[in-house]
Amino acid sequence: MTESLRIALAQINPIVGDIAGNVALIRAARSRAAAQGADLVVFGELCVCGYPPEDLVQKGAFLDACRAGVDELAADTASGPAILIGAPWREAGQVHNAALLLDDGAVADVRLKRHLPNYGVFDEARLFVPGPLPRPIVFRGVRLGVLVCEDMWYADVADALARDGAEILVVPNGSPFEDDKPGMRLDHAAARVAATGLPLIYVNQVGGQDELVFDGGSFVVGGDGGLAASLPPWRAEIALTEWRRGAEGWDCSGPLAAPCGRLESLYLAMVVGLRDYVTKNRFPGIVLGLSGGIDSALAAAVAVDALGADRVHCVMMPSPYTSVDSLEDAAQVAALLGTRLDTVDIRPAMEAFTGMLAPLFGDAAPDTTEENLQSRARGLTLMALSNKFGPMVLSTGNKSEMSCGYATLYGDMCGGYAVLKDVYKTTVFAVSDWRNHHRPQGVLGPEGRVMPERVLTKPPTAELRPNQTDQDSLPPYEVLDGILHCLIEGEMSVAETCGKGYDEDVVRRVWRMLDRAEYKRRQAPPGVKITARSFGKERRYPITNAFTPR
Ligand SMILES: Nc1ncnc2c1ncn2[C@@H]1O[C@H](COP(=O)(O)OP(=O)(O)OC[C@H]2O[C@@H]([n+]3cccc(C(=O)O)c3)[C@H](O)[C@@H]2O)[C@@H](O)[C@H]1O
Ligand SMILES: Nc1ncnc2c1ncn2[C@@H]1O[C@H](COP(=O)(O)OP(=O)(O)OP(=O)(O)O)[C@@H](O)[C@H]1O
Ligand SMILES: NC(=O)CC[C@H](N)C(=O)O
Repeated sequence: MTESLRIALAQINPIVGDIAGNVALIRAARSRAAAQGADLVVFGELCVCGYPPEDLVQKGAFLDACRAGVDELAADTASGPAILIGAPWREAGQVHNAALLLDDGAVADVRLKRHLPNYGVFDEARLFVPGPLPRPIVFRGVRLGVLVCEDMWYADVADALARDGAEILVVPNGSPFEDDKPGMRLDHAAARVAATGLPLIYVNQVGGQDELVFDGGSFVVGGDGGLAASLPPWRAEIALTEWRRGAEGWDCSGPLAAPCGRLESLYLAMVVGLRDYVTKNRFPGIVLGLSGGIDSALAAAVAVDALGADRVHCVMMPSPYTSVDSLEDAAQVAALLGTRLDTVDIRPAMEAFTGMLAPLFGDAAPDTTEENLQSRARGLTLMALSNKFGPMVLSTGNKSEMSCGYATLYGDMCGGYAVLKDVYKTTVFAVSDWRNHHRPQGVLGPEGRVMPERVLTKPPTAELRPNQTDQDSLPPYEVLDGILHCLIEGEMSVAETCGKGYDEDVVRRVWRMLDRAEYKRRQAPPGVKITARSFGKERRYPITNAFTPR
């Protein structure tokens, strides 16, 4: 009887569609685990093709390439450790999301995901066919109960595996980050362990993929419910765990990583999401408008932490309404971060456009049209720099603004990626203050302050007309964000939102702004998902929408 096992948890950062690159990453991780004496290396869900592959799995050529990658990896296992890995799998003309045991030079066993998530950001029911309740896989005499990600979020799969004699539960995951998600995963894992009495290995991928970011945070929960091993979040890592058969089942020992606080996780989600979007899409760097305000200051800090100061180009674009404070604050942010800062005056563009349009505008009074011309002149300038030198334009709008449509189409909304898109303004303040006092491990930016204190304390303003502040058009951000949270993440009615202590007229006004701005959000750049309900795939409201709440 097998009395001990060494199981490595491989938390790696695959690239969706880069099957050859992912096979190379998997091989490198397996070699490292082999050097530590591993018997088995566990990888994440659909790791061979990267998660989520979306409609790529509808292409036969893609499935063929995945199969070829699996066969190469299987051939490697003629000697050394076995691999448990996720890949799309064709069987009887149907496509499944599968976990494969590669051992002795072959695909030794296959288990099919049973619960296909089809809510929030997930579309798996459209892409895969569910498998039957699985039976354990026998590996070197040990019965492993394999569940694929969502299978762990329900009781039935783990219960069936336990009834069938499973000794250790193993879960490959593609579990995207959101605020509070690590705790939710641990709770589900603990519930499966409590119900079955079996220890559970949870392996998640790390890295950014379009709007999703994966925090890793892989772990082992022992049969007694205690945390037996954990990997650091937000970075690729391989850790070896040692397993011994005891009187009460299998005992595990392994490394325990320091936990990550909430604001640190929110900040690192932005850093990793932006870093991987820029590097996986092969941009040399980013360019952004630095206004002296908090949004562009935080976006610049995240970009420097993600890419390094030499890949971040800041541009101050003053208009006649730009204050001396803004000029000073932008200069100081760039100096603290060590980035290049150029100044491009947009007055000539404003004058050219007002002159060009004067015959058509006649004596029409100035309004937001002229404000938007400024924002568009800035967007046009940044896009020209992107076209000429190749950096991606970083969009700086936050979730409060995107909710209310407080941004200019083809103006400050232009860009390739919106790093604050799912971060409410009140959280922008909290995270900025946090970064001013902490430098997380592994980032490329400086120690100490990244923005002057005044950026955090002055009233937010778009500076598109004299003495303008955001609060002329919007409720105070504490109120606005509280209401938006009720309406978006909470999906509450007007009455329920008012029940949280908000004024009914303000709630109705925010509801209207939120509905009316849907057309803008459909044209907005993608941005990293941070909350439980991000814009995009996760919140599908009609643009043409005549529903009025009672
Ligand atoms: N349902 C619909 N489907 C498709 N298109 C629709 C539409 N409704 C309006 N439109 C179009 O959209 C246009 C209006 O949108 P847009 O041109 O963007 O302009 P608009 O939303 O009217 O104005 C922009 C607002 O954002 C504020 N802003 C701008 C820049 C930065 C900041 C900041 O603080 O960060 C704030 C600014 O003060 C102003 O209140 C209309 O003229 C129309 O062409
Ligand atoms: N004077 C400026 N120079 C450079 N970029 C600017 C300038 N004004 C606005 N922008 C760009 O347009 C975005 C929209 O900012 P705006 O100042 O209108 O309001 P905001 O949402 O409060 O942003 P911020 O807090 O960054 O000022 C800014 O984040 C910045 O990228
Ligand atoms: N890939 C999946 O099955 C993910 C779904 C799961 N509930 C999670 O986010 O962790």
